[in-house]
Amino acid sequence: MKICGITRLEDALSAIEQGADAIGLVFYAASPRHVSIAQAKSIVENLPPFITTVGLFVNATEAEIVKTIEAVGLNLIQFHGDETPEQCKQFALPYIKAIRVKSDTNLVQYEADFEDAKALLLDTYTEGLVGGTGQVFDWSLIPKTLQKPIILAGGLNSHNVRQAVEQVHPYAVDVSGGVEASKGIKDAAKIAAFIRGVNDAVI
Ligand SMILES: O=C(O)c1ccccc1N[C@@H]1O[C@H](COP(=O)(O)O)[C@@H](O)[C@H]1O
Repeated sequence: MKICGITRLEDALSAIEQGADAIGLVFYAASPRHVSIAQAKSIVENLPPFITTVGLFVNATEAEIVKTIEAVGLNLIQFHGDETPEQCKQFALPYIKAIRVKSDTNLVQYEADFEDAKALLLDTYTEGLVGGTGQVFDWSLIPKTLQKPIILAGGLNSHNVRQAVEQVHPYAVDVSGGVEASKGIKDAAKIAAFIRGVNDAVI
């Protein structure tokens, strides 16, 4: 499970203590959860071992991504914009590709196009917005035949995550807004309830 939009070391440590496998750092200037390279570096340097650090980018330049991954010590890139497969695979790190799902999204085609991706992260399509909207999409739009690991995202919280896991059987879940006290600030009690929801799922 990944807790995304971390801006403070204390939130990262609290999420990890409660069982998070990965933390997400948002390098997208328009996001209220945006972190600077220096902020991200100081969080990553103080994490315990065996935690995956994921850098989230939205249509960033190659130079921006290279500079960030070299400076921060990330493990994985999350592309959350309109990046092409060629753009995604040109970096030294493995990547996951976010797909914003709506009724006519062809996930089978995306899976073929992004064959190098370690996983597809499925988020909700919302007109004019790129992600992190807190909106849920219709999980029945996910074909059961997908072969790649699926990371389910989009409006998850402690109230719906159990049903999400039981219905979709994702490889992992990702949450940002659903475990916040305010934009960019996590709520330890909400993280705990979210993780209980995941662990309670019967699959
Ligand atoms: O978190 C953001 O601000 C953000 C900005 C731009 C693109 C993606 C963003 N977050 C990612 O969106 C999904 C769903 O988030 P939520 O749980 O609905 O708030 C998740 O992968 C976040 O990492």
